[in-house]
Amino acid sequence: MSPRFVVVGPPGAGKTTVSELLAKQLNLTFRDVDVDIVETAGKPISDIFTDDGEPVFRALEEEAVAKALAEHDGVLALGGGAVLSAATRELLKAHTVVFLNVGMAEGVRRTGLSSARPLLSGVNPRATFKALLDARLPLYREVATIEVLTDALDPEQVTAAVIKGAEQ
Ligand SMILES: Nc1ncnc2c1ncn2[C@@H]1O[C@H](COP(=O)(O)OP(=O)(O)O)[C@@H](O)[C@H]1O
Ligand SMILES: O=C(O)C1=C[C@@H](OP(=O)(O)O)[C@@H](O)[C@H](O)C1
Ligand SMILES: [Mg+2]
Repeated sequence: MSPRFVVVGPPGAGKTTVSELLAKQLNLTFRDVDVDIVETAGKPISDIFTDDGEPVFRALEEEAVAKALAEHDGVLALGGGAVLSAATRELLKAHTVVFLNVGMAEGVRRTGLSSARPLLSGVNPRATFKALLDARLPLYREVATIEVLTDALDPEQVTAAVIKGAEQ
């Protein structure tokens, strides 16, 4: 069993939203690794970061991604930092990977209202977001087979662009 699409990209790129739409449109099932991690840990992601620290979250994430890649056959959304793991990037080489990209201004705008992302809840979310993009863009591109820049598109348009990209 193997996911038809694995969706990566920075926070606010729309991975969760678009993966769900894509699954509906193609009559596939949808799964989000962040949800799996919350279930396994028995607490929200923000509490995992606060109580246990980022390294513990990343270890849980690496394990949850490997499990979901082996079990899921629909659309699989990863968390924005999943590609930081070299082991995860290696596993992703065997898959169709959609990179949803978003620029700093729009990414900060989309994530600004939520306190659910502990990495972006500091004093300067713009600087944090920029540093995160600089560090991760090469990693997203290393694993991606399809890239869509989402800044000027609504979720339905992004979904259509992914389907078109997959046909080529
Ligand atoms: N293409 C888009 N245009 C405008 N808002 C979007 C778009 N994609 C997602 N959003 C909004 O941005 C926020 C983050 O989306 P989400 O799917 O959780 O992103 P991710 O899983 O990549 O962090 C949500 O409020 C969502 O409704
Ligand atoms: O970018 C990151 O490191 C993270 C992104 C989040 O997922 P989304 O990208 O779906 O917001 C979530 O996994 C966690 O807060 C860490
Ligand atoms: Mg998400």
